[in-house]
Amino acid sequence: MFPKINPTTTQAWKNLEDHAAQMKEVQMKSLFAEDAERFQKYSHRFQDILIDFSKNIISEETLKLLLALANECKLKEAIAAMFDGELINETEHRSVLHTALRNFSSKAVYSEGKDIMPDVKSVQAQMKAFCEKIHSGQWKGYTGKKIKYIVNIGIGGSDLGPFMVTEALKPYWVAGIQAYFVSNVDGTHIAETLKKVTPDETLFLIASKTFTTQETMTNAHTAREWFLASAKDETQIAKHFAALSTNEKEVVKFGIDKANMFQFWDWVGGRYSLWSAIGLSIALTIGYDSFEELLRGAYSVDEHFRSTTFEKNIPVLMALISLWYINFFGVQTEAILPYDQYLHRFAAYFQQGNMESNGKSVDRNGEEVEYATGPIIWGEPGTNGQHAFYQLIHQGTVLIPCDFIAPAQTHNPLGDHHAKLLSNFFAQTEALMNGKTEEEVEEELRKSGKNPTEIARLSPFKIFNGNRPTNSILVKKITPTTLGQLIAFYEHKIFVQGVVWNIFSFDQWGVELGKQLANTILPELENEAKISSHDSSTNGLINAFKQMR
Ligand SMILES: O=P(O)(O)OC[C@H]1O[C@@H](O)[C@H](O)[C@@H](O)[C@@H]1O
Repeated sequence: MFPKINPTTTQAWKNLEDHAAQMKEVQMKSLFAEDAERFQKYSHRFQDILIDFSKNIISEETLKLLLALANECKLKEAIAAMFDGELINETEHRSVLHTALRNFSSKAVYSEGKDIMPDVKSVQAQMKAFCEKIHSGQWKGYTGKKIKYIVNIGIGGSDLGPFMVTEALKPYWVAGIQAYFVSNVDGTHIAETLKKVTPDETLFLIASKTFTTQETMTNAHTAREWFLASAKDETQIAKHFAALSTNEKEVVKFGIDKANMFQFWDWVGGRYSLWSAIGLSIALTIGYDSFEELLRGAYSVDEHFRSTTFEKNIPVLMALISLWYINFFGVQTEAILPYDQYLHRFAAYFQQGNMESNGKSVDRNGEEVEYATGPIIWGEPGTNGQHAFYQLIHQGTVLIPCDFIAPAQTHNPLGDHHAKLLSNFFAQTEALMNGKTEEEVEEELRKSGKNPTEIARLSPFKIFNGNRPTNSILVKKITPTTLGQLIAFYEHKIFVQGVVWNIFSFDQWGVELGKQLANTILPELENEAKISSHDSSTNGLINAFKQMR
């Protein structure tokens, strides 16, 4: 196991603190003015993806020190430990091997002494055969019709990844298939979905690693009742329900045929599970071959991550540059801004990926951390965000490093839409970096005919300080391959940060307390009795709810 190092005790951390004091005085635009090669030096190409880090408040010295920090924190050893199946998820005593799900080498991968690749390949073969049956129409519903609707019932990692990917890859959808995703325990979600589908043409995928998650089980039972209200025959459930899970016992208990169970394993974290059987909704929606391309894309990044020197290692650089702001500039939040409507769930997906992984305040030694860890992640597709929250990114009091992502080629070449979209993409990062000086503002106001009093009054509001960092990620086209690559970049970024912060990125104890309390409260809502067992606010709210309902 790699050592558990408090990053603040490293020499590199101390050097970075000193260096940050100097860099806080530096203007990015001066860095560009001083170095005509800056773009070439700080941008990296990975197949059809270009990542430009040059619009960051970093110098060669910054990168040197950040890389030294990674080395002092034993990142190399940590990467090897993950890929080698060591039990790096210590609090759950598990390996972290989502990379095995996209391992296209012929090499074995071991977890707790067992080569897991035969099981991985066998479930993939099962998924492929199932997709073929559904798509060819060989698989028939209870009235003899072919399956037209896929309804994935899952939440968190069993929803966000498949939903994000199927939306991102809409141009690849198999003709005749329509996918829906139900996650929320709010009955509205399933009710509205069931209005759009027919019982004899729908396949429900009950996606749950544990198969005990309240929301998913509640929705699954509702779907089952809805289905039986039409089919009126429990033996027909086998034609319309499949389970994606690690928990065979619970799947069988629910009444799903073992033959319709697609298995995955404890060493796949929920938020890293789209590559596993949880991806069945993806494979059914875009076809198994496209699903495999997605996996292959991620595999190519895994190889890059494992073998490329840190100086040129894209996820390592993404992680370290982000960490630079979080730990040395006091940054608390990052935005992910895809200029691609199909990627409209990308930020939401990595909200879970990042915040559930690195939203921790206890280190791997069980000590409270004395430095910042995971940032708040959020974002919306461009240009919608521009007309909503970019005001704060440009002129607010908080520094928000942003990732701008755009495809060079669109799937929908309509008139000049794409040129307009991309002109905004380029303009935003330029504006965030350069800002607008007082002189420029005054000159502009003069030209627009304002008098000196008006100029003096208005100019403070129109100044942009600039120097706001961005990464630009330009992708030739969003395809299964490039999407797989993008996702893997972000996954490994999260891993690198977790290593440097010396936290366990693959558990999620922080989601348990609320679930426990909800289980206590649920029976209290079953009758009209006045509740007094909580604090006065919780009691007051529950009692008011009972009166209002
Ligand atoms: O797949 P399951 O077991 O139903 O879990 C769904 C989600 O449940 C949440 O409680 C976890 O925080 C997530 O990580 C997980 O993805």
